Amino acid sequence: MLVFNSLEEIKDIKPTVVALGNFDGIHLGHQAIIKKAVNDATGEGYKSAVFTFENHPRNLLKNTAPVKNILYPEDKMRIIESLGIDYMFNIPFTEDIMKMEAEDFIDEILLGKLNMKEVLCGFNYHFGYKARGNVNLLLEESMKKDFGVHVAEPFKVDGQVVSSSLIREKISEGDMVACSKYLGRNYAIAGEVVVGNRLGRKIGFPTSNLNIDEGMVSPPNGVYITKCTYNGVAYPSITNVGHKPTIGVYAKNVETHIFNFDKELYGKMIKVEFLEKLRDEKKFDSVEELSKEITANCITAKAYHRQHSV
Ligand SMILES: Cc1cc2nc3c(=O)[nH]c(=O)nc-3n(C[C@H](O)[C@H](O)[C@H](O)COP(=O)(O)O)c2cc1C
Ligand SMILES: Nc1ncnc2c1ncn2[C@@H]1O[C@H](COP(=O)(O)OP(=O)(O)O)[C@@H](O)[C@H]1O
Repeated sequence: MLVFNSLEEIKDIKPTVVALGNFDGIHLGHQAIIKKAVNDATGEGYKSAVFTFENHPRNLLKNTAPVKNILYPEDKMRIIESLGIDYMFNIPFTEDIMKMEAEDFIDEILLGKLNMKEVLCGFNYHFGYKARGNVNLLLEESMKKDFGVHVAEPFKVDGQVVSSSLIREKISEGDMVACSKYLGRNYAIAGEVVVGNRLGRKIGFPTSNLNIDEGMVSPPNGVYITKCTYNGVAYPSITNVGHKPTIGVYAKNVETHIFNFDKELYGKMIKVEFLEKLRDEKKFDSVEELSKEITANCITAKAYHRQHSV
């Protein structure tokens, strides 16, 4: 996949089928649009492309609460690439783009820069100054300018329309089962293992710690059944998300105890997939009590892993 990180970099683009959207989370609805772009492009002998903004457009508007992302940019890119996309346009959303009239966005960017022959987007996609551009405008312009338009209907799972905001809500509620259902994969946090308080090993449960980026959505404090991937191998695991109130005052982080595993992972990349929430995080009266509870949680998690053959 060829990645373009600014409008200026874009040149020598072969005719494209372009999927337009924010695509935060790349949930099942997004995947349907992206897969159709790949399919249509293959059928027509065109290149498939995703056009997305690097920063959430809503975060440039004043007086609105910042949108927290579900996926880190590198994870978003990796998933888009795995779906078979040829070109990824990951463009900063600037004042200039914000002020661009919808028709100019079509002429200058989609047709002018991206060599677009067909566009795919969701039924509620808006673009251009004051979000005046919509599906109707795309259809009108397509007649005059000779490009194809495919509008995706709302994608539903169990009668529920899947959306990034629904998934943000489910992550913040700790409803990991719903997240897996809507994402079509498990919700995950990946990163580099950082040094903690080195207490885990002492109490019999060494953990690999990841910092939490406050700009991202994160699950609520609590204990989760997880799967941890290191070096391409997935291990059954259990994870605490929170501040470890029993042992002190710490920033929220994600710490994972991998079952039947004994390796130093500081500085290594791991991915933690969240399968199910077991309980809320608690402040225990002693480390012994905490340790007893963790032992019980591990028994429950191991039974889950056996049952689900993780
Ligand atoms: C499965 C699991 C459950 C945990 N639950 C709690 C909890 O409810 N309350 C708490 O204060 N700490 C909890 N912890 C965090 C421990 O306090 C922490 O792992 C231990 O102090 C080691 O911290 P360190 O990795 O920074 O050395 C939990 C850890 C694990 C692995
Ligand atoms: N079973 C395991 N699960 C998770 N991490 C483990 C495991 N065994 C060893 N480790 C490694 O041991 C170290 C964690 O030990 P710990 O005493 O909990 O220190 P920390 O405070 O850094 O979490 C990390 O480097 C971690 O990668």
